[in-house]
Amino acid sequence: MSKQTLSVEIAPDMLQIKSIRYYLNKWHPDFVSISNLSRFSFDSIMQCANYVKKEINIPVIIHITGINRDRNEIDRLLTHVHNNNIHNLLLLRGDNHGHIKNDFPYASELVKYVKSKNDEFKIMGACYPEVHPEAQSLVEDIQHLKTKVNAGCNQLISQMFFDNQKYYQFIDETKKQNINVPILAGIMPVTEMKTVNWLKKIKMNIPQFIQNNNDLKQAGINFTIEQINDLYKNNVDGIHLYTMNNWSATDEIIKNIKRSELNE
Ligand SMILES: NC(=O)C1=CN([C@@H]2O[C@H](COP(=O)(O)OP(=O)(O)OC[C@H]3O[C@@H](n4cnc5c(N)ncnc54)[C@H](O)[C@@H]3O)[C@@H](O)[C@H]2O)C=CC1
Ligand SMILES: Nc1nc(=O)c2c([nH]1)NC[C@@H]1CN(c3ccc(C(=O)N[C@@H](CCC(=O)O)C(=O)O)cc3)CN21
Repeated sequence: MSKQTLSVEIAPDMLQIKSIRYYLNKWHPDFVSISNLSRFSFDSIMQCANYVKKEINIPVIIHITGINRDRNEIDRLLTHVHNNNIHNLLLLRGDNHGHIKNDFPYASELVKYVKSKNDEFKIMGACYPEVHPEAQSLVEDIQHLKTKVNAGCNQLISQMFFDNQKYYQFIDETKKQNINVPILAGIMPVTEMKTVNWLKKIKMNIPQFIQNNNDLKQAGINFTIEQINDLYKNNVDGIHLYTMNNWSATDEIIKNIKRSELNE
């Protein structure tokens, strides 16, 4: 028996290093993933990753996107990451910010390339319970997911979603297609209007409770606690929280969620 996991995603803002240290020590998640938002340099990602790994003693995963890089750039990054003893990577296609290169149009090609360069990397990929906005259907999206897993993903982290029933349908469909790697449910607490606007920008469904809510922070925290507890009760492999460095909201959520042993 193993316990359901809890992992968190943070932005590598070194100005917040005291909060990073305090809350990660308090929560002690199974691992921390460090997002590669365009406003942070790769150096700050590496600095944050090294700090979490060496000073706080929690495994780290860093994100690498392929859409904006060619093979030479990926080679340089992999050398750098390897020299820093980081072997866990979330390989993504990435958002289109207008600086597109042609070597890695899909995450699966990046996974294949990285595996061919160094088989030691432990690779995670993304998946979409509410279906990727560019995919024609759940079935088509899951076929592409299978290609990506076969290329060498050890684990998947889902895009955020707000309807657990869609997540359970998605998990059923992955099982039918023989996708057998662990899948972590990616959860984003929506406690601020700027997050709502960001979700609209990337064409995500907006959860119902947002409509006309005059205390979005507390409503968002409560919604997330209920969502996570329902997922844990329904035997998800793990929860991956997109914290966006909202420390106090995440802290209240983590205090109120209950994990259990997994039946294997
Ligand atoms: N934790 C994180 O930072 C996460 C980030 N994301 C973001 O999601 C976006 C997409 O990234 P990925 O999931 O890595 O992309 P992906 O390359 O796996 O898939 C993107 C789209 O392309 C389609 N596709 C894949 N292979 C195909 C093929 N061979 N032919 C035709 N269509 C194909 C997929 O069905 C999907 O609609 C990025 O913006 C990424 O940054 C998503 C989830 C988590
Ligand atoms: N399409 C896509 N792109 C991503 O970068 C992405 C996903 N999906 N899904 C999962 C996580 C969530 N990510 C996020 C999302 C927002 C912030 C964030 O800090 N947002 C700003 C507001 C948005 C803005 O103004 O740019 C914030 O201060 O909350 C951080 C990480 C990164 N990841």
